[in-house]
Amino acid sequence: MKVLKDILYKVSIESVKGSTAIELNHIHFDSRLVTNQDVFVAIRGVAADGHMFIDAAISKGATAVVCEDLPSELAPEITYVQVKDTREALAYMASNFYDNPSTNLQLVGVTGTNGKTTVSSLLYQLFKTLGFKVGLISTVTIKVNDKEFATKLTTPDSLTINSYLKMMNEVGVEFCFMEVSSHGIAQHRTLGLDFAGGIFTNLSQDHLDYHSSFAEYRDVKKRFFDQLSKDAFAITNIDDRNGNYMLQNTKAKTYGYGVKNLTDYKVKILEKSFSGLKLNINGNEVWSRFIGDFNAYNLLAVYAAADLLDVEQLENLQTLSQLKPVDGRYQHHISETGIHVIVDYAHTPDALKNVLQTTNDIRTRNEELITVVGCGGDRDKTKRPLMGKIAGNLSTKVIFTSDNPRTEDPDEIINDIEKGVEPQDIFKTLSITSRQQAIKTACSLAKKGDIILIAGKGHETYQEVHGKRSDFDDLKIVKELLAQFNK
Ligand SMILES: CC(=O)N[C@H]1[C@@H](OP(=O)(O)OP(=O)(O)OC[C@H]2O[C@@H](n3ccc(=O)[nH]c3=O)[C@H](O)[C@@H]2O)O[C@H](CO)[C@@H](O)[C@@H]1O[C@H](C)C(=O)N[C@@H](C)C(=O)N[C@H](CCC(=O)O)C(=O)O
Ligand SMILES: Nc1ncnc2c1ncn2[C@@H]1O[C@H](COP(=O)(O)OP(=O)(O)OP(=O)(O)O)[C@@H](O)[C@H]1O
Ligand SMILES: N[C@H](CCC[C@H](N)C(=O)O)C(=O)O
Ligand SMILES: [Mg+2]
Repeated sequence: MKVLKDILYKVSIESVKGSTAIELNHIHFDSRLVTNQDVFVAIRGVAADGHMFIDAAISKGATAVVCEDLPSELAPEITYVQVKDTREALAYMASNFYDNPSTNLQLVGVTGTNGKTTVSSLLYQLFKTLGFKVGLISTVTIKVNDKEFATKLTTPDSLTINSYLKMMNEVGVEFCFMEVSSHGIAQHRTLGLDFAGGIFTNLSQDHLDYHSSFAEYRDVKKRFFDQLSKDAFAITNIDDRNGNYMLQNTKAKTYGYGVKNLTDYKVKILEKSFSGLKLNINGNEVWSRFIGDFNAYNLLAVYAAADLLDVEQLENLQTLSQLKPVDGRYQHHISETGIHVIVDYAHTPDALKNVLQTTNDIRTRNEELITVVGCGGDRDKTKRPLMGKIAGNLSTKVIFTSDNPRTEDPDEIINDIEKGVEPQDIFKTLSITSRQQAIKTACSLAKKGDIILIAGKGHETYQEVHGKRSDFDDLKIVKELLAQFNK
């Protein structure tokens, strides 16, 4: 049991009705989860307003309510705490409730449009290989050292984050690497966490359905660095247009990494092929199994963070060369007859451009690059024609198909994508609504040496069509189909 007064530490309170010296079981921001002696935090969301559910929470047993607006009628036995911003309050309350678990380990946050999962997962792998107890909070999975948990969001809500950090404390985890999404920052999911460091990967267009403009999206990302303490480190990709901007107002110690510009951590790409990259990092040669120039940036960010977390240079480089690719991130498979398949999570214009350019860099002229791609529904619509244009420009054949249409009409999404295809590329493209059929067509078209790139869903094991999720795994399906075709 915790006392309400204690979990309100650091929360800026506007008014209190009732006693804060009461004991509480748990904190909830969803009335449906409330049970006896809980505190309910009313959050104004996109789809609903938590204030509408205050009565429901009380009838389920809440004895305290944290809200922005007091209800017109107050129940005499309930404590009401009025705050300016309930999401902000929730973040501090969550840390206090779980005894500030982020202060008992070294927490590193990774933000940027692309590369967060890759960089945080590789840091997890690197520190595990070095023998540490490690935590990971990512799009793909949450890990409390060796124990794995399913996750739905890239950056979970503040209560969930703190509950996992607490579990990490309990088993002696020393380092935790987590993805920090722009939604996460905007909704204060990571507020109040004690970050030992922050990493910026890159910034390009995404989520313009949620953020009102690119500048707002950029400034939300920057806020993560503004909030770091002076004891933390902040590492930025200085080749990115917004790399320096991100660190402009941070109190943290700042470092740069890059390929093109001279800075603290520097990488040169010496060789690239389907078997990996040969790199020179700060004067030392290192081989890695990763494919693609963008992975040189990811590996360098990992190296820099490990260096700043005091990993010795030789150990750092040796372990870097042992790291294995992350599920669904430029995952390469070669069929019995020599057809290359790449399953990749590229779901933004920039990511798609990168994977296509990378693939074109490696492929020889007479091999086809057959791209299968779609765009998610209920998400940024402006990225659709851009992805259509890029796919058309940089592939030899393209099959537009469905990603996760969610509640949207799959054919309308494909229509939006097609609109971006440039006239000279139209002859390369066709559209097949069923993703399974689209992959099948790619397999039937491919011959020895050709490359099938299946973009957008990476590690996902489901597809959401008309609001319903069913099993779907790009890699599993393409392998089965190639086997059926005896290819
Ligand atoms: C757009 C968005 O970010 N939505 C998140 C947001 O939901 P919301 O603001 O819409 O909440 P709401 O449904 O309007 O409800 C408002 C409040 O009323 C409460 N409620 C509602 C119903 C009820 O009966 N009782 C009740 O108390 C809800 O629990 C909530 O507290 O707050 C919820 C709780 O924290 C999140 O679960 C939810 O994530 C949804 C599921 C989501 O899909 N988010 C995606 C877009 C997201 O956050 N993605 C990012 C970025 C990924 C990337 O960078 O690629 C991520 O970090 O995963
Ligand atoms: N450093 C990078 N720069 C540009 N593109 C990248 C980079 N790293 C990965 N990508 C591309 O972006 C895709 C997504 O990578 P990753 O999952 O690591 O990013 P993310 O930031 O975690 O994405 P999300 O926002 O969906 O969680 C990859 O499959 C690859 O196509
Ligand atoms: N975190 C991203 C993932 C997109 C993945 C893509 N497969 C889709 O479903 O749109 C989002 O929720 O926008
Ligand atoms: Mg991710």
